[in-house]
Amino acid sequence: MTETSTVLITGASAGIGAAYAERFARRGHDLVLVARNKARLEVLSEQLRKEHGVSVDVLQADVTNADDLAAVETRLRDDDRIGILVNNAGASLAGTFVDQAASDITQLIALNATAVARLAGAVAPRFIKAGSGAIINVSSVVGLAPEFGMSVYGATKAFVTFLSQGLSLELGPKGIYVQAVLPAATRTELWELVGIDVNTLPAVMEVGELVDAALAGFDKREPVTIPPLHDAAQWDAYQTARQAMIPGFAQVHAAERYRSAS
Ligand SMILES: NC(=O)C1=CN([C@@H]2O[C@H](COP(=O)(O)OP(=O)(O)OC[C@H]3O[C@@H](n4cnc5c(N)ncnc54)[C@H](OP(=O)(O)O)[C@@H]3O)[C@@H](O)[C@H]2O)C=CC1
Ligand SMILES: N[C@@H](C=O)C(=O)O
Repeated sequence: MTETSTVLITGASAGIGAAYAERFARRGHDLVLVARNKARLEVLSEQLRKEHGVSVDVLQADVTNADDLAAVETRLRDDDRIGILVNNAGASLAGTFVDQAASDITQLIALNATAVARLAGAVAPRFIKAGSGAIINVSSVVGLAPEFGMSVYGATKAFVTFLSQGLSLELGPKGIYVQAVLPAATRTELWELVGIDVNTLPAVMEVGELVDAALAGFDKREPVTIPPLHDAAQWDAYQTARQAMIPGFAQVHAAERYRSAS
């Protein structure tokens, strides 16, 4: 990864992905923009070329479609100019678990989890060979909070955060920076797509502020960036508590409280 590596962004036609595209263009990076809506990608790419003088390629793809996903993987494997992957494409799901159709659950996992792992997996070997590269995975605070009642969506985001932390440990020593970004409610079309009026939410961050904060975390090379979390010590304490359990997991016998009377 260099100061001017090309950045491939999934879900760049709207919301957080479009804001990443604008911010990276402003920093002078060439771009590859991926999403399903080609017309929107063309409008954005034309604007970014004009305003920032960068080169922008449009790659129309539905990352839940096997052939389209393979095409994005091929681009990530073969295009040596790409030094940063932003795994951002994602969606939410309306309703509670029992209301959600099996096909919608399958589709959400394909988009929010499978595509993220597949695209990271496609680019990682080339980054390892180069000894540099960055992967930004857009997760969510919902993945930390089953209490929010968004079980499948939250589970996909817990997957993304876990995957990012694991890849950071595995790939960090090989020169690759992996960042998980955990926004909370952010003003994008995602809410309308699941039938929620974003203006009814108690607190909503503007998308530009979210992405600027995420990039501040990127510049500091934070493994996990949580823009809405004001008290960073809370995340550190959470990690410390989790890590404190690890040495205790290797046991021959079950804990006292599980020993049956029989
Ligand atoms: N907004 C929020 O409150 C929060 C969002 N997030 C996460 O941020 C990420 C971006 O969401 P946000 O910007 O809010 O949502 P938007 O709905 O505004 O944008 C989603 C983007 O993903 C693309 N996309 C959706 N499905 C596919 C697909 N099958 N294949 C390729 N691209 C696809 C859309 O483009 P197109 O339709 O053209 O394909 C669009 O560019 C998501 O991962 C989301 O979970 C996390 C926390 C909070
Ligand atoms: N995308 C939002 C919920 O649907 C979030 O992650 O907060």
